[in-house]
Amino acid sequence: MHGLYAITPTFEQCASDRWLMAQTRALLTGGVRYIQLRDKSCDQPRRLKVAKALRALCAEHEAHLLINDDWALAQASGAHGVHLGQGDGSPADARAALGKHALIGRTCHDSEQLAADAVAQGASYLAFGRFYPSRTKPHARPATPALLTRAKARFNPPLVAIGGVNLDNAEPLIRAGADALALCQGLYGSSEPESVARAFTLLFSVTHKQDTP
Ligand SMILES: Cc1ncc(COP(=O)(O)OP(=O)(O)O)c(N)n1
Ligand SMILES: Cc1ncsc1CCOP(=O)(O)O
Repeated sequence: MHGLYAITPTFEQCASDRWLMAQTRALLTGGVRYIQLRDKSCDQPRRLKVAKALRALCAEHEAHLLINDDWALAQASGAHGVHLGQGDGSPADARAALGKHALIGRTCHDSEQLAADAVAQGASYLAFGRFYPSRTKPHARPATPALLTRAKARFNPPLVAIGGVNLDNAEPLIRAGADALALCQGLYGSSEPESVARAFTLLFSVTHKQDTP
């Protein structure tokens, strides 16, 4: 897993489902590799409908759909995986339900211990952050790029950095060891989503090239 990872705004923050699909299509065209449906509503029929539509859109772009919190919705919609916070059940249970190829992400906040637990439970990637103040999740625990560097040396699964990331502050996270960057506001909040996604793709490749001896 590597590259750009887009997190949808919640349904109440979306202008409409049509807007969500158009914005997601533009992001995928610009090179986003992973989409996470992050909605906190209890509107199960709408959640399933949107998840299936996003799944179809991802298939057109050979991208992956993950569902936040809810592996049952991932299963029902045919998504590629699930992202689990610390209160969302165990990665091992999600793995048993979704199978060995599923992408199962785990929130590790600022903690190597949580990351070690996630690895032991079979997580596919480790998510750290927030790295910068986030309007999407203002009370998320802060983490520093040095944690990414330590985690890179210690753990095998890819590392995802999240929280307040934008084009101006992303480079230190890539240099510190982030394999993927997860953004909500920086991508879905843009009026030029395709161009922003392309600029991130370029940033990844330039930064990796500069770091290769
Ligand atoms: C890629 C990624 N990393 C972290 C989170 C945060 O997940 P969680 O701790 O479950 O918090 P909520 O997103 O549910 O508010 C994430 N969603 N995605
Ligand atoms: C879900 C989540 N978890 C930690 S920060 C965050 C929000 C990410 O959104 P943004 O990129 O808008 O800060």
